Amino acid sequence: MAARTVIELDSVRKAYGDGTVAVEELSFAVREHEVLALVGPSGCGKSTTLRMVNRLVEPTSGRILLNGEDVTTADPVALRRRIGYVIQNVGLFPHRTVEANISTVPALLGWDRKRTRARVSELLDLVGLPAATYAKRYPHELSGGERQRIGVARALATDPPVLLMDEPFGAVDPEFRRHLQTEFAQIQAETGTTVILVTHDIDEAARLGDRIAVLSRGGRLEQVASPLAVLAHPASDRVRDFIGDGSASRMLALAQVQANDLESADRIVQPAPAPVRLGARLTDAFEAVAALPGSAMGRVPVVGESGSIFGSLTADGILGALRRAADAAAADPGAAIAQDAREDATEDAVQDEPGREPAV
Ligand SMILES: Nc1ncnc2c1ncn2[C@@H]1O[C@H](COP(=O)(O)OP(=O)(O)OP(=O)(O)O)[C@@H](O)[C@H]1O
Repeated sequence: MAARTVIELDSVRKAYGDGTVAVEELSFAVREHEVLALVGPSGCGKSTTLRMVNRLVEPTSGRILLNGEDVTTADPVALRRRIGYVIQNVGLFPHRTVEANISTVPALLGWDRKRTRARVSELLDLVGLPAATYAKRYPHELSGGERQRIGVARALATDPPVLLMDEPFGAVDPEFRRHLQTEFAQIQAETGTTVILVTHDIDEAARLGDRIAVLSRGGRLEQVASPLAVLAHPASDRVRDFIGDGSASRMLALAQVQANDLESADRIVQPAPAPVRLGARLTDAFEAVAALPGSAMGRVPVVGESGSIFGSLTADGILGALRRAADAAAADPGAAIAQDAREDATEDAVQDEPGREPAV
């Protein structure tokens, strides 16, 4: 059964007051529990698109549906309480502690102190910042990366079904960025939140996105598909230009060693080299093959979970695996834009807009 559509943009256009057309005839759907990475060059309308979903920007025409309900007719404040929003510079309230920042929306909803405190503690654990150390700190007493994590914790405080993230890891250095991305992927898998992630970084999109939507200037949708499909089969020259070099190594990181990529274990030269695991990323398999001594004749053993040998893999096998993965991604019907079943909104979670003092 096709996944339920949570957010749908239908022929959305945004022309700003000065005549700049930021988004033109944009249509795509986001499915429940997925991370849709919205990518494209600077100025192509990513932030505008995101901000139209929570009505920080009003579309000029077209419809945006959240669980089948037209957001342009919804009360913007109530809407923003149902949608988490994380931005690059986080927008934490500087004069409030971490605990008070995370409690902003629960307080607006009248949660009692015990429930709020328990939730704050749970969220701080989730983002790896223990309450005992961090709850009473102020934003200026945190590193940039820690502030970013508190921004994520705050956006998740009331478990909103939808999270909009605009370059959430943009302000941190590459190494820590990678760490935050891994952490975010774990949190998202745990919470199942439906996410639109804006990034100009194709690697971040490939790593975190279940699907990638590529925009070009003027907010035109060039392609929406799985990361492998976008990398292996860019739909246009604009997508190809945006991706740039390095598609093969990115694809190696996304695809995995499968049983049908293997040859017989009989051909492994003894003593057998260190094995690769079935299901390992092709990058790891490639590195293992590249590091083989000449005596191994370019062949690594492949083992299952239990350590038993399934077969052997060569550089040709890896290439075949890459082709197989690319073809499968291109043929995946799930790569098409979902237009199916819209169900009524049932969520009662709310989320306020970070960076603005709540109207109490
Ligand atoms: N308030 C505004 N008034 C007029 N033009 C605007 C306004 N906000 C954005 N724009 C223009 O709309 C276009 C899209 O901007 P937007 O911020 O959505 O792009 P983006 O893809 O998020 O860019 P970046 O990756 O650089 O953040 C740009 O040409 C920008 O100059």
